[in-house]
Amino acid sequence: MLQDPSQKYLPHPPVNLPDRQWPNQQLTHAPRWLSTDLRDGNQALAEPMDSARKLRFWELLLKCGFKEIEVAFPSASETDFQFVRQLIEERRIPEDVTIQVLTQARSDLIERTFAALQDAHRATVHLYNATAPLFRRLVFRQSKEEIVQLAVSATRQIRALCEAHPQTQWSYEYSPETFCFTEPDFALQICEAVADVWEPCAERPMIINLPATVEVNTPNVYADQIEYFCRRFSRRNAVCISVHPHNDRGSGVASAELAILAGADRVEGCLFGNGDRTGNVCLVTMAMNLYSQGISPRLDFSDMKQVVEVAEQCNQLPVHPRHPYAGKLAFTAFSGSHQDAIKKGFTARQQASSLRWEMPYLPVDPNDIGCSYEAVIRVNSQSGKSGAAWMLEQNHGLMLPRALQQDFSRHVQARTDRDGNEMTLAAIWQLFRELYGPHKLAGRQLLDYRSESQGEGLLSLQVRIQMEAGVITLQGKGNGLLSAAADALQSRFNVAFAIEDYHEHTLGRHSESRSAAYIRCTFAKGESRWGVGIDNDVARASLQALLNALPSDDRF
Ligand SMILES: CC(=O)SCCNC(=O)CCNC(=O)[C@H](O)C(C)(C)COP(=O)(O)OP(=O)(O)OC[C@H]1O[C@@H](n2cnc3c(N)ncnc32)[C@H](O)[C@@H]1OP(=O)(O)O
Ligand SMILES: CC(C)C(=O)C(=O)O
Repeated sequence: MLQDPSQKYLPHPPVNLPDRQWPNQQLTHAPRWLSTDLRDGNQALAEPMDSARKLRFWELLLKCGFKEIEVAFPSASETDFQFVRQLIEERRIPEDVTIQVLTQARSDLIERTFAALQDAHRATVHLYNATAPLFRRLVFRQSKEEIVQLAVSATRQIRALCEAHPQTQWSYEYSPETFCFTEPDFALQICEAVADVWEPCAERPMIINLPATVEVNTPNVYADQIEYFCRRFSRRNAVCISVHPHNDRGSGVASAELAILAGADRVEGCLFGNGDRTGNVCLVTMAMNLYSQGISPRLDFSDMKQVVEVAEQCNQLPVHPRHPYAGKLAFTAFSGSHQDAIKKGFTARQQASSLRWEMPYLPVDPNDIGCSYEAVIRVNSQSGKSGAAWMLEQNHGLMLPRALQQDFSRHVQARTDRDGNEMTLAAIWQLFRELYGPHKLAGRQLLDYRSESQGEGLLSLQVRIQMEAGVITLQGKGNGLLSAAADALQSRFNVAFAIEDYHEHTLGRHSESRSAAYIRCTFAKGESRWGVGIDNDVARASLQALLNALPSDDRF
């Protein structure tokens, strides 16, 4: 890279709009959407879609609720041409959906475009030509007047062809390609000239699309350009203003959002931001951004996994794991403080009466887009006590007392530090069972017990335990079940310990549900150990938890 890039690169000039209004506006409703996955997205693929892939994508777009879909550049290839024919001849276009196709301002290509659209019920013909100084000079080698003339005569031809085919409801879109680095007054001039030919009205709808063909500035400059255009365009009320941001600087979504604030009515883009170079604006992100603010996007992404799967298959490109709302890691927290906050958020949500989503770190409810909570928390060496505790709660119904969470977390941390990788649910559960012993891993298995009241608050207890060496029977007395069991164990093994902590809860909500009991014992020299028991009977769960809290060494 250059020490001084100023010799090589010049900033693109901003627009002079000191009384800009857009910063005071708010997003209140969804714009009109146009998916250009099958055109702009498609033209950027190493292997453009064949008709089977195009058809699959088309079905997906319909399912997501798109009402305007740019389906092809029919004069570009036989595949594109035939795809448009297939949609029309096989009557695959729903009544309320408009297909759109793109053409250059070249007479033969326009003819071919209309041949593709023969007998369409409704269609938008989209014409583009580049208008920026660099393109006028380098690509077209034409003056401003010639560039205007190119657009005007193509529009004239398109209008004539539309009028010659009145069986189709036509709409016309004009794009001064490279709008974002065209002189604002020249963009106005050419659009005025084109609109003068088309004469937009209710019967002859028109869309003026103002593309950021290559994103060359900050989104506020694009917003200024859009507002500047909207305020000065003489037929503003007769046309729909559309935007078509690309993502070269990584701010395609911001550009589109600010452009709406600045007066745009419609957004063209692709799912997951596919498109030339760094892509078109991502319509999934834009729609979900609105949704997360309580605004219906009028698009349906309730089955996000399927949307990802179809887009990946058709584009033959992966969706990034951190893609907003859709990536595999979009709702995943590995870090301890995030996990702690999310866990508290979910606990509060269970107790809340309101529907309102108030969840630390998660802008939307993964459930709304068909995702489970499974991936929300994953555990590695960056995780804290809440991570493993959440996974045990979600998957095994165990609600560990705080001190046990802390105790277990130390062991998990040691394991993840040692191995340096993520701990799966299975590995966490295995470690938990090894340490605290619920279920079959217990070294001492309670077989049965019998308790009897001795009067004056005293209880006698007999327990039978399966030890590794065989079955033993113990007797003890105490003012409760656990103290009687502690008495039985202490007198048999001659080891002193105290029960410091006891918690229990039911697993599940049914009458036949099981109980989980958690017990912490302290031994000489401050040694402290937890045991966990799970059983249909809460007393058995507690006795087993006590047995599991005892160390497996020669003291026992
Ligand atoms: C920003 C965008 O996404 S615009 C859409 C771009 N999409 C595509 O290009 C995909 C489909 N394109 C194609 O299949 C081909 O480019 C075709 C069929 C349209 C044209 O192919 P070709 O006739 O070989 O021309 P080519 O692709 O080289 O286009 C460049 C020529 O078109 C001219 N041209 C470029 N854009 C336009 C336009 N909008 N209107 C009129 N002429 C144009 C160029 O000045 C150049 O002319 P020259 O050869 O006289 O110098
Ligand atoms: C044809 C136009 C709208 C385009 O794709 C672009 O400018 O990116």
